[in-house]
Amino acid sequence: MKKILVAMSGGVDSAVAALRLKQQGYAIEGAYMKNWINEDEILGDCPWQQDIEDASAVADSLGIPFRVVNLMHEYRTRIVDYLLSGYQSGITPNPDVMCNREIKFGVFLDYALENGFDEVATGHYAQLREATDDAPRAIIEGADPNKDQTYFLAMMRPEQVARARFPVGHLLKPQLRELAQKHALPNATKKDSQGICFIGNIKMSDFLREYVPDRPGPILRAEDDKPLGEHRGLHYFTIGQRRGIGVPSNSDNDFYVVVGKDIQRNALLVSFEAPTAPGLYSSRCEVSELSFTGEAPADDCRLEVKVRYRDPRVPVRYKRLNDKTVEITFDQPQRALALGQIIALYDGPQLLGGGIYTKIET
Ligand SMILES: Nc1ncnc2c1ncn2[C@@H]1O[C@H](COP(=O)(O)OP(=O)(O)OP(=O)(O)O)[C@@H](O)[C@H]1O
Repeated sequence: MKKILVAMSGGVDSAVAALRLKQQGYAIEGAYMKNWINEDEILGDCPWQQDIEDASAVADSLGIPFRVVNLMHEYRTRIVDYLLSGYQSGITPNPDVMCNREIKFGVFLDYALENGFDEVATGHYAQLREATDDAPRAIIEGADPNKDQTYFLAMMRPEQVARARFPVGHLLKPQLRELAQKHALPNATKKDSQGICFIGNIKMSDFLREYVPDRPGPILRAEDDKPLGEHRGLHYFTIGQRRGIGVPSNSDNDFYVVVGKDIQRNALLVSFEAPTAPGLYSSRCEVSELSFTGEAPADDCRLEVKVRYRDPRVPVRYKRLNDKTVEITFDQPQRALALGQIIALYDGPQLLGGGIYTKIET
């Protein structure tokens, strides 16, 4: 019988993941991962204590052992440093994707294996297709199209996939809530969490305000460099952003949108939202730090991608340029791609892997 360590966040998804495994007769234990900021308490709000209590109460109600695993040091070096140095260099990092590879299925999985477990289970909305003679185990989109989280698993390695389990991926969220209620799980009606992976219910802008110094610079109109105002720091902005730029369009029908960042001039480039806005839409990009969940696709092929979480899959041509980099050509131009973000690769609903945008052409 397999021994499984369930990553329990205090949320309802991982609670039902534990419930399902228990019902299936596995030997399971629950664990909450504690990250660095939990101890800092810099941003005041401290939901983690409540989360630990909730996770622990769920474990009690299921009659399974529960522990708190302290990963503060690893989280700081593998996620927070990556996040802060990314923002400081003007790119848009993706801590949620990295957290899955480096922490949940990285150090936490290692911890589980060292402590006699065979697998780690999470409450991710993703499904697994078991290995056959011809193909390794594969990650398939979650059954609930509104909740599918495979995008966040795009950088997982095959050996991590082989030790992962997603017990709720075949459920729709309302079904999951019903199960939680039917079995009287103590957190059955708890609100879904939002915010940066692990850090809690904190908005990225508040987090950055605390850790990255402001660096004011000009806001320029992309077409002609006309100065329109001043920004507090490029790291507060993402390509495609319309809210919070602080420059009125003086027109009911036009909206300024961020179309680029000029790192050398520390300038935020904006333009009116339109398919022709310079830099807003791209038809080709280069992707590096590729990582595959199973076998790599052919060097030159057609496949599908998600350019960001919650976007639908779109068709592309995928072409390997060298050992490290592939070229992705979109059938239809895509809006607001950001350097540093993750592109996830798919063959239909099967997740193939992912990589980081290193060049975006418009
Ligand atoms: N602090 C944590 N400790 C243990 N496991 C965690 C923690 N944070 C996240 N996880 C695991 O990762 C999964 C996905 O995390 P995410 O932050 O996306 O939560 P979610 O989809 O809201 O799920 P949940 O309802 O379980 O919080 C969770 O279901 C849980 O298994």
